[in-house]
Amino acid sequence: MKNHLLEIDSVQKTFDNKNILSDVYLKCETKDIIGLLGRNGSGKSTLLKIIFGITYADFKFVRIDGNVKAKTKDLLDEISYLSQDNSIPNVFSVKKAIQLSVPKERILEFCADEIIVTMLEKKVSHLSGGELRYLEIKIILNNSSKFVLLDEPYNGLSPLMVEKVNELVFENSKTKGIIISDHNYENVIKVSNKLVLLKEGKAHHLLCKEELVDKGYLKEGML
Ligand SMILES: Nc1ncnc2c1ncn2[C@@H]1O[C@H](COP(=O)(O)OP(=O)(O)OP(=O)(O)O)[C@@H](O)[C@H]1O
Repeated sequence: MKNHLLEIDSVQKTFDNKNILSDVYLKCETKDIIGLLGRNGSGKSTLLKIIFGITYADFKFVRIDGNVKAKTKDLLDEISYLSQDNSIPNVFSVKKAIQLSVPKERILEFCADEIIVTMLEKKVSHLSGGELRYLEIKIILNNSSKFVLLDEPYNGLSPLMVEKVNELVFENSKTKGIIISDHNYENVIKVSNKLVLLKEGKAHHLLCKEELVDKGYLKEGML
């Protein structure tokens, strides 16, 4: 299987004359699980939305395998994005949501999952917050895109569900590059193989998790 490379370069973003991102560079290859960390308001969601193309940047370059992708529509087949909000319409049954999102030949395998099995007869509107998050994550990781951006995937998940999500992320990283942003830093550190800290508009590419303390994101003893 061919490996792919996503590069985001020179990202500049201001909101109301305030610099949110300045000259951010990020690189994600197939098999990367990049943990994107940063304090509240540091610009993590903004950066993910800019990469996906749903928030305009004042300036940016997005390249996939060396080819510049100037238009959002050029990225639709290449990058998937899990937003902080529910993305599956509430009117659907779980089965319908799966049928509409998962290729036919993969539905059986998709539904064999011990957590998915328990929700198959339900409506999306009747799922708990954690069940819905799991379904969304599994659907997004199952599509054919080369890169996946996960914004706060652990939100509302119990510890066992977090473990299941980490298994999904790990399994899918064999064929995709994944960027994961969440305040559950312990799990981000656990699942990722690279760490990037957003601080004062800059992306810091960390060599080890201890730099999270050195750079003031965590306090001594929190690791
Ligand atoms: N549409 C907008 N208009 C004005 N300011 C915005 C807008 N979206 C985000 N911001 C500001 O940009 C900054 C970065 O926001 P962003 O949501 O990217 O941060 P974050 O790191 O994801 O934060 P959190 O961890 O709290 O979710 C914040 O100061 C926020 O108030």
